[in-house]
Amino acid sequence: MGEDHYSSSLDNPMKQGAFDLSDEEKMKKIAEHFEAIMDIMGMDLTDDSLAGTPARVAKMYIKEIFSGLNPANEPTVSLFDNNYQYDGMLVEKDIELYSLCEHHFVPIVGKVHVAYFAKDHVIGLSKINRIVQYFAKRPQVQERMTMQIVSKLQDVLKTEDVACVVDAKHFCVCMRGVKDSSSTTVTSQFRGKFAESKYKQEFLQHISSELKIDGLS
Ligand SMILES: Nc1nc2c(ncn2[C@@H]2O[C@H](COP(=O)(O)OP(=O)(O)OP(=O)(O)O)[C@@H](O)[C@H]2O)c(=O)[nH]1
Ligand SMILES: [Zn+2]
Repeated sequence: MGEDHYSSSLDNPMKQGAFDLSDEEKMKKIAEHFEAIMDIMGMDLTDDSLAGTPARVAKMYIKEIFSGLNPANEPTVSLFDNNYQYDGMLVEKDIELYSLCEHHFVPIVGKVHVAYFAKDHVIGLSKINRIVQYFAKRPQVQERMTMQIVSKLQDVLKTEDVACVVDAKHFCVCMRGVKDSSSTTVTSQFRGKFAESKYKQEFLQHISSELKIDGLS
């Protein structure tokens, strides 16, 4: 595993030449198309409150909620020598998740819980959140995002011993369609040592108050 585990098959499907346009060119085109959508829906784009919406949406897509599609926005990760040879589990739990589902472009909101065993290096804590945010800021499916987070951490930390649980509400399930506002979706990966029951249990114990399920152990 290690480096080659973070393979391109985990990447979001992108077309050839996806990065040929600059952010500014992309925003200009998105604003034009979004204006057309609003116009088709009969909205009055001369209205003071609506006039800036196409440009606002375009900026939000490229610079904020879909900025993770651009590899240039991948966070730099600070690693530190594990001089103290810390060999316990590190759990970063309750990481806020805001993503969008790639089927409907409506929010996925939830929590991400990550754990790893350090080898030679430890990672700056905030970088775990930044890695989660980077992959969340794409049109996503939860399964792929979970795999991307785990594989990236394995790659960066040069260890197989990484686990991740994502517990999220999909607005395409709750605010439309089947309109089930109580269900949440849980995805998980237990790699390396985490496949062993005692480590999996320890991790799940740390997050059990956040996760209202017992079925993963
Ligand atoms: N596996 C998976 N499915 C997802 C995720 N996010 C949304 N979906 C599902 O993607 C599916 C898309 O199915 P379609 O039948 O093409 O879409 P739809 O007609 O809008 O379906 P309904 O949502 O049932 O109204 C839906 O069942 C969604 O619930 C995700 O992260 N993972
Ligand atoms: Zn959806």
